[in-house]
Amino acid sequence: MAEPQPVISLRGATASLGARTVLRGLDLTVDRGEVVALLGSNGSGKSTTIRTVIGQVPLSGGELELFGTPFPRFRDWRRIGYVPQRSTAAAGVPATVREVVSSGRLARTKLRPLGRADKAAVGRALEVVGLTHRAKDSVNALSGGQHQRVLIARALAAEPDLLIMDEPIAGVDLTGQDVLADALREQVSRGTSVLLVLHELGPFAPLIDRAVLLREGRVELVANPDRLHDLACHPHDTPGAAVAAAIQTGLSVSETDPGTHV
Ligand SMILES: Nc1ncnc2c1ncn2[C@@H]1O[C@H](COP(=O)(O)OP(=O)(O)OP(=O)(O)O)[C@@H](O)[C@H]1O
Repeated sequence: MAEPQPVISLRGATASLGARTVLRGLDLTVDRGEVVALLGSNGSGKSTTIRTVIGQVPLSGGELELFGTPFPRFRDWRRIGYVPQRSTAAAGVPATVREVVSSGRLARTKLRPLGRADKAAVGRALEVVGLTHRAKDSVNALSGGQHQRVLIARALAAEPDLLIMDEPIAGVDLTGQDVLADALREQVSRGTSVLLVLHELGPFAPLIDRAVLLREGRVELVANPDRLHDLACHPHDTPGAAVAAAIQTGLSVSETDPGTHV
């Protein structure tokens, strides 16, 4: 049987922000059911990569396919859930936690009132991020980490086939990180593919199939699960020490050890 198409296929991607070339020939594939972490130092191009995939930043060169469809022809956006880099769920608009999470169903309901399946999906999303008890509260009354959970629940409520998250655990305390890792595990067990930007693998480490380390808009290193495991367990085994540090911290290899060549 033929392998299913990758959910994301980015080949030779180049992209600029203003006058600055940010992606410089980047290749990235996420296969169906895979969890891929994008790592790299500040400014290495992680967010730009993600924003390219969701069409917020146009490619100046290279090719992008989503679910096997060339990007210009892709329309099936309801299959993709996106959690942007840390932002508030409220933006000054008074809305309850349930209302914001329910908005994640809009692409599916096409503005019709929520049906039973929609409400169940919203309830499940609230439950997996541990916010059921806050459902009726205004999002303005939440902490930053709780906002982050609301945004993740909103993406989960859409029951996406592909979940894209930019630093989902930034500013979330350790307990909250564990809750989110459990939420992700649950989602992955349902077959969802995931691309996420992380600065540290933290509690997500066991869920990651591949870690892709970016540097200056290119892929510097791809680590598979075995290598990730070895590097995490034996970070001082040379020659992987600098790479392990990079994977654990998200810094680029040259920053952790200028002498290391990968
Ligand atoms: N609007 C913009 N105009 C010009 N350059 C930009 C703009 N936004 C970002 N950049 C630059 O693009 C580069 C890549 O930024 P990007 O946000 O993709 O990095 P990142 O790896 O996600 O970083 P971080 O870890 O800090 O979130 C950086 O050098 C940044 O300064």
